Amino acid sequence: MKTPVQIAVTGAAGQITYALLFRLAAGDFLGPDQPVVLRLLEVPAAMDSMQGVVMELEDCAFPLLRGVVTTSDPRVAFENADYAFLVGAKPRGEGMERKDLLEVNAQIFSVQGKALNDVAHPDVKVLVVGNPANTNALIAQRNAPRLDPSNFSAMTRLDHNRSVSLLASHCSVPVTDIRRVIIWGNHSSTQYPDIHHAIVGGDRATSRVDRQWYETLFIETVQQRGSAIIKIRGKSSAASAANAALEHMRTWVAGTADGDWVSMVIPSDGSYGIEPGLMFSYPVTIEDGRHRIVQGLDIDDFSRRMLAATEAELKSERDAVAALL
Ligand SMILES: NC(=O)C1=CN([C@@H]2O[C@H](COP(=O)(O)OP(=O)(O)OC[C@H]3O[C@@H](n4cnc5c(N)ncnc54)[C@H](O)[C@@H]3O)[C@@H](O)[C@H]2O)C=CC1
Ligand SMILES: O=C([O-])CC(=O)C(=O)O
Repeated sequence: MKTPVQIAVTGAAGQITYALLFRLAAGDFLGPDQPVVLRLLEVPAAMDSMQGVVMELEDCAFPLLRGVVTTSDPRVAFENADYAFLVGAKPRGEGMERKDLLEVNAQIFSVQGKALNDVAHPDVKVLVVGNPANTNALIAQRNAPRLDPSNFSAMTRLDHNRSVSLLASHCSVPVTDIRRVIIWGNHSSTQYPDIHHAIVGGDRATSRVDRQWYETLFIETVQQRGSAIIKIRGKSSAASAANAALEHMRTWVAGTADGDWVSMVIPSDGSYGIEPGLMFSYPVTIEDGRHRIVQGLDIDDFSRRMLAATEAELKSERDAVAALL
């Protein structure tokens, strides 16, 4: 049996983690021969509720679950962590944009960035889920100078999966026939879901869909999907977010499939003219745990405008939290 890996998860009494923790403990992340220790972080007021989740984890008798640490101290939660799922943050309600959460959530990520810096494993892979995810990830990364910036990421995998699903259903093909969709930029309503390079079966996606449908319905549906779920469910997406978080981390470890890529928010290196250092969603391939931005894609005028809009929003979010960087 392998040595257990240490997986830190924040917001452990929340709705996303309720859908995530049981899958992590069951081996859905790292496979059936990798034992795990879960290191759960909550605010003091939610410790009881988190304890209830721990009781349920115990009651599953998961063979791979070798321990559960519960704490309200980030330095305990992140000690020697190999992976960190930063989920704990306030979700938005109806009528809010994700960036409206910046003021209430930003502080969490500066505290947690410092703690990761001080106590996590030097190769820790960090995924920020809490919104506004890109800018929270930027805050965490800037507060952890000991760690390689490329260890920090934020989640657009849910938007990616939404795009795959919507394109597949529009083209009446299984989701497995869809490859190479892209989410560019911010996990917000300015994100740019791009199908110019996508493949449906063996065809270019652009030859299978009507341009009007793509430019209006497709893009807006993906951009607004989070809001649509809040409106109809009364709460933000949880199980689909947990699934995307698990897939994001799993792909980061296992690598991308041959000929395909995934969307991931990572520090910009200037690719596609985006300001270096911004946490920006790019198409990436992954090998040996390292992500690489897909290079050489043609960007037409329409795409250029969409990239510029989402980059401008990220710059303004960054400027709003300058004091924490
Ligand atoms: N990036 C993405 O695609 C998505 C992001 N989200 C975001 O994920 C976040 C969590 O969503 P839910 O689970 O639905 O919220 P929730 O309110 O059900 O759970 C959040 C939990 O985080 C805890 N928490 C707050 N501050 C904390 C801190 N400093 N340390 C540890 N725990 C802390 C709360 O006590 C609560 O139990 C929200 O910001 C939401 O907007 C949600 C869906 C998708
Ligand atoms: O929309 C929200 O606030 C939750 C979220 O990030 C999503 O579902 O994509």
